[in-house]
Parts: sequence; C-alpha cells; structure tokens
Amino acid sequence: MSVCVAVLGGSFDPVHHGHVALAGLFARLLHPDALRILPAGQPWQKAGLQAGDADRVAMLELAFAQASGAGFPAGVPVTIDTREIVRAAPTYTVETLREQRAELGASTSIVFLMGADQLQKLDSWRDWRSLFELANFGVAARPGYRLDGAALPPAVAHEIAGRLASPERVRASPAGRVCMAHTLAVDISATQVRQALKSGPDPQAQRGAGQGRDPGQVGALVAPQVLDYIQQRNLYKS
Ligand SMILES: Nc1ncnc2c1ncn2[C@@H]1O[C@H](COP(=O)(O)OP(=O)(O)OP(=O)(O)O)[C@@H](O)[C@H]1O
Ligand SMILES: O=C(O)c1ccc[n+]([C@@H]2O[C@H](COP(=O)([O-])O)[C@@H](O)[C@H]2O)c1
Repeated sequence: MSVCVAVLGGSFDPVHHGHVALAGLFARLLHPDALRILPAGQPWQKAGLQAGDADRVAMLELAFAQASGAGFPAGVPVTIDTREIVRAAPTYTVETLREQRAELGASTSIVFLMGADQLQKLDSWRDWRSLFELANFGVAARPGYRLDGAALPPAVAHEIAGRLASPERVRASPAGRVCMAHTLAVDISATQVRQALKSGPDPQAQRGAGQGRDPGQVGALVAPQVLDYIQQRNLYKS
C-alpha cells in the first residue's frame, strides 16, 4: 500500500478546536502514515501575526499532544514541521510542497488539508495550478463558506471538477485529486479567539466556571493547555 502524508498548513495564531477537528476528520478519513502540521512563517495574505513563531509552535505542540483524547485517531504520528518559519521569507505553499515532494518521493500521496475559506481563494495562491501536480487536497466545510462549485471562483471550480475523489482514491494517488469533507461544522476562527482574549474577562476564570456552559468564550474555543499557555505568556492582550 502506498504511503500517505497529510499536511495541515496555517497561521495558527492561535491553534483552536477547528484546526484539530479538521486534522482529526481527515486523519480518520485517510488513515495517513503521518500528519504534518505546518505553521506559516510569513503568511503573505494576512495583515500580520500577533504571536511569535516560538509561541505558535509551542501552542501547536500542546494542542496536538492532547488531541487523541478529543476524537483524534491513535496511531497517526503528528509532527510540527517548522520549515516555513525557518525559511524566513513570504510563505508560498508551492515551495513547501516542492520540497516535500523531493523528500517523500514520487509515489507518496501528499494531501494538503484546508478549510472551505481557502478553497474559495485558491486561485490567489502563488502558482496555484502547479499545486495539483505536487499534492492532493483535502477540503473541509467551514460555517459561512460554501463548498459547491457555484460558490467557488470559476477557475477553481473548473480546475477541481474532474479531480473530485473518495478518500481511498486520494490515499492511493500521489497528487492531483481533491477530497471534500462536507460534515465538518466547527464555527471557530483564530480571529474570534484573539478578539475574545482581547476584550473578554479573564479566560482562566471562565474555564474555572465550567467548560461547555459558555460556548462563546475562549475556554470553548481552544484546548485547556493552550489557554493556560496563552495566560502564562500573556498573549493576545492587545
Ligand atoms: N473552523 C474551521 N473549520 C474548517 N477549517 C478551518 C477552521 N478554522 C481554520 N480552518 C482551516 O485551517 C487552516 C489554517 O487556518 P488559520 O490558521 O488561518 O485559522 P483561521 O481561524 O482561519 O485564522 P484567522 O481567523 O486568523 O484568519 C486553513 O486552511 C483554514 O481554512
Ligand atoms: O501559497 C500561497 O500563495 C498561499 C496563500 C494563502 C495561504 N496559503 C497557505 O494556506 C494555509 C492556510 O493559510 P491561512 O492564511 O489560513 O493561515 C497556510 O499553509 C498558508 O501558507 C498559501
């Protein structure tokens, strides 16, 4: 059976339950041999990052170390791949996938994971059509963003129309196929987390008051260990 490596790229400023759920869903669908979490170094389409690189990586380590207790399948090794931080240049996924293809060989199935918001603007990514020669894509639904062809830029809809495939087919193909997961429905964004931390009451107090009873608050958006870290490091206060 061919080897499959799933890759989840993101700014992770900070990592939240939506990221872990997205990774967990595709880990269950694809049964990859490895899952690489790829924090962007300089996400050129974003206005800027608030937390530093070391803090974002530390929060990812905490979030994914705890993930198995939250429905994440056992037996899928998760690593944090810091190459885009080390690159110290605007982050272009095409560069990263070229490197990963060279490392993993021609027959490995590489599956780059993303939410529907990113598929909706895939045609704005650097050299975006080349991405399909380098990897498959796993795209998950996200509240507020449609996945159907009518909601996508025509060029993206046209590009992916003939590429849609089952998880099994994607797992068996090195590149060029797209697997859609329509069932994810986690209405969380890092923007929302940052805003809640900036404006809300002490998140530690919220958590102590009972997780799950106040789903709009930070304790319901990120892992407790991530929240502790944010608190200890005094992140996202301004
Ligand atoms: N709630 C979610 N459901 C599905 N996919 C998500 C969700 N949150 C993030 N993603 C996906 O995870 C990847 C990394 O996202 P990112 O780190 O930019 O988080 P974000 O919540 O979108 O951040 P921000 O609010 O700062 O824009 C992207 O492909 C994005 O589509
Ligand atoms: O390559 C590009 O031009 C490109 C443009 C926008 C986003 N991406 C990648 O998409 C992933 C999610 O991005 P973001 O902005 O939602 O954190 C992350 O790995 C980014 O590097 C890549």
